[in-house]
Amino acid sequence: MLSTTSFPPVIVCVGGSDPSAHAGLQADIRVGQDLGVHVTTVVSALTAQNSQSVLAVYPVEKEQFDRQWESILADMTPGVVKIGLLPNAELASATAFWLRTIKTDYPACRIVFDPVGVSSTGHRLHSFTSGDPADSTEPMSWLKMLLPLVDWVTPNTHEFEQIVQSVSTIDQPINRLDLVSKFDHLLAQYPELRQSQWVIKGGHAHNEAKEQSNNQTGSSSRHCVDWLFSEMVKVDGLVSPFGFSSKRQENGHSRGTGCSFATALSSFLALGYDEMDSLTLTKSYINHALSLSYQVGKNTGPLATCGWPSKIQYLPDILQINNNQGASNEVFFPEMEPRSLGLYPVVDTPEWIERLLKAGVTTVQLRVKDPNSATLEQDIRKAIALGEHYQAQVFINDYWQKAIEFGAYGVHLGQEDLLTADLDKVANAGLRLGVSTHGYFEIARAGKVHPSYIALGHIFPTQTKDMPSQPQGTTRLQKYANLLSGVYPTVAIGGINSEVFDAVLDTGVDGIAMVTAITRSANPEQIVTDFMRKINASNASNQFRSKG
Ligand SMILES: Cc1ncc(COP(=O)(O)OP(=O)(O)O)c(N)n1
Ligand SMILES: Cc1ncsc1CCOP(=O)(O)O
Repeated sequence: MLSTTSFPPVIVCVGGSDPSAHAGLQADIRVGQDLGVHVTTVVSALTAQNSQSVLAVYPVEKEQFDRQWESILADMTPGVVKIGLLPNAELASATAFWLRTIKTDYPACRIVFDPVGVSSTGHRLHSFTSGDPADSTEPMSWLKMLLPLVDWVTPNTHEFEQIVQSVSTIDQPINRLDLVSKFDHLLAQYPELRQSQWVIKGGHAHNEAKEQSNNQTGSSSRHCVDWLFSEMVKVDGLVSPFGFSSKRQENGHSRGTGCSFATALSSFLALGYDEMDSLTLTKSYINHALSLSYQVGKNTGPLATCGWPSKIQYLPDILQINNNQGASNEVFFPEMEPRSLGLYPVVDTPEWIERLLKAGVTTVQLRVKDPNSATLEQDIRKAIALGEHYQAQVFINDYWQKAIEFGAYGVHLGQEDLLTADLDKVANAGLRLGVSTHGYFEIARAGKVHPSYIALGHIFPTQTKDMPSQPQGTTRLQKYANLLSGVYPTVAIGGINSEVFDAVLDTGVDGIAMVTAITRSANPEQIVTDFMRKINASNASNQFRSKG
């Protein structure tokens, strides 16, 4: 019986050896180790290259290739397979065989394909248009064989252009002004490609962007946008890509960026992050690694290692075509003193609010989930008045118009609400904004509206709400708290009770939101007093870190 998990997760990188260790398998090993996965390798070719040029590519014998696969699969459970350089049709075909085997034996294993065509020194490593790198006349078949077997494809715009021309009847050059329609066209011709996510990277679009000031890929000499095209993300029946946009990192050293990108993506997927979070983390990791890249030979140098993404300035901005954003541009909400969050009960009546404010709570939320409640308006009005009376921070969940009308301290909104609420109006009225997030992608998206705090959930299983996502646990919570430290106050929510309270507090979040641990307690006044005492003690000993 084949085991389905292992820790650290194993990724299999198929590609070429680069003796100068700028790119190829050497870069893959560096990135995987930096992110905490175990990198195994299947060498497809020995290359002779350095920072200046590719001198030679020597494909390995098929038997050598197969023996490497066999030795790994006889011993380990692959979490993700990353495919880089495939130097000829024979090894591409062998790869297809191994991918089919893996799909049968390890159905949870994901396949990431980085179609390496040309090294960033400008030297061709293999051709997409031929079975033989030297022959560009023979019609290409191995891409058609491989593409339906992979879950992710990560070409840059040039490679995307080559792929589209190789496998479809689109024979004119791809017009980068409409990647979307080209992608739809590709899917229409090859429905079997629908299950893959395509990340079309804008890093190489630099020079074209300089030439085309109105470039709709979004990449420019100052920004680099990677577009995710996925059948899963549709608006009005059309694939609607998400853009992951960052300031271009310009220190001139970027060898191995493509390999590193695909290996970072493979690592985050293998570590159990979902698609959007893995991509957000990948972009963040690459931005940071590029900012530290260095020269080691005579020409362009490689990316540095930089550890787990923990600097918010490297998170990408999230763009979406065809989406009505709830704000005209960037919005800014009033800042909050992080320590003022502390214990943060979330309750559904003004009676509860009064009871808790009397017990000494200073931040509370009114969360009424029935929009048809006959007393909704009255309850919101009462909750806000109680906040003024007790000098407390009362947030209103969802009903931002009423919150503005009655002068609430703040509103709390979920991710979907961000797309529909008039955030300019909320900000102009001077209300604070709290935003729910469930991972890195949503944190990146929330960052665009500069909220007063960011809520992180759900941390543990909860009975209060049906959650579509998995509980995050305190290990991830700690990572989010580190990432946001000093930039946004944080609030943890979901399944938090007396048993896990200390562990949550130790992650360094600024606020702890709870529903049932308080409302179903035999003695709510006592339990909030206990929780507040713990928070104060932690603040005093500086464990409950101030992010001010
Ligand atoms: C402090 C805090 N964090 C998260 C939530 C959840 O808000 P939302 O995602 O809008 O979901 P509902 O509360 O509307 O079910 C919250 N209310 N408070
Ligand atoms: C509203 C909400 N949002 C994420 S988890 C949650 C419910 C939290 O309730 P509890 O503290 O009872 O788990």
